Amino acid sequence: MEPIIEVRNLVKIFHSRGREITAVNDVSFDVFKGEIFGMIGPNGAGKSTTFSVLTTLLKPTTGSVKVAGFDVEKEDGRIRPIIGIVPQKLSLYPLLTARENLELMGNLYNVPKKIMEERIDYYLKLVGLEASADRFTGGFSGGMKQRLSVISAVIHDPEILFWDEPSTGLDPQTRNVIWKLAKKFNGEGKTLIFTTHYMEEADNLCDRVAVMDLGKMVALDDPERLKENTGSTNLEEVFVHFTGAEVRD
Ligand SMILES: Nc1ncnc2c1ncn2[C@@H]1O[C@H](COP(=O)(O)OP(=O)(O)OP(=O)(O)O)[C@@H](O)[C@H]1O
Repeated sequence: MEPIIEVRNLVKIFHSRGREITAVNDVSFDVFKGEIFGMIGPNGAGKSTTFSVLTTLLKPTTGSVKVAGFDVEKEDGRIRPIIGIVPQKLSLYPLLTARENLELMGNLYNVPKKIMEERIDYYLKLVGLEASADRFTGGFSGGMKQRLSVISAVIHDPEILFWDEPSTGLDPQTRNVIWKLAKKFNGEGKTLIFTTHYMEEADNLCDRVAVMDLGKMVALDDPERLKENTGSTNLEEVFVHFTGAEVRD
């Protein structure tokens, strides 16, 4: 299998109010082309920080990360056009309509106008937002915002989609739509990487799941093997096996 992401000895240290926080502590892994790769772990485990480095938003303190063969530090400009990001805190413009938000993203990525308009119509329909296309997104529900955010992240047809907590705070119907979208994009050949606090989501969607805890990657395998190797019946038990029962700050 061909790696599309190669992470080697990644360390990310933050300096905050005179304190050093090692958010990611010597993590190495590959993500293979075409897989759905999930990251789970308690609050503060380092998942979002790892994501931010992989998506070129933060620089590694030490270690190396390559995305599609490009170095995140030296070749970030080559990486950005081929990735799509759905951030944890959705970044839609409330005073723009759904269509205008999508056009803004399409223009940022230089998607040709005709292709962009076709994609916008197709995707708005796909996620059931065609009737709301010309409404300001400030009045959208959480589910509508999440659906719009994911289609705005794929408007430039990226090879890799990063999705930070796709279904946090969403109702079961919207979660179901999100899962179908993830499978659809993956079926079209996109590599998907997401973080989640829903073990069922990781189990249902992922080819492989990485467990992070206290900045370390403490396990990485397919969900079935993770369960087998830990004598667990579900990923919730796998999670507790690797990360314990203690509440994290
Ligand atoms: N910009 C920052 N400055 C200082 N510390 C930070 C910063 N970003 C993250 N951290 C710290 O780094 C550690 C890892 O945080 P991170 O957000 O990566 O964890 P996470 O696994 O994504 O958690 P969650 O599930 O709560 O989103 C935490 O201790 C967090 O407080």
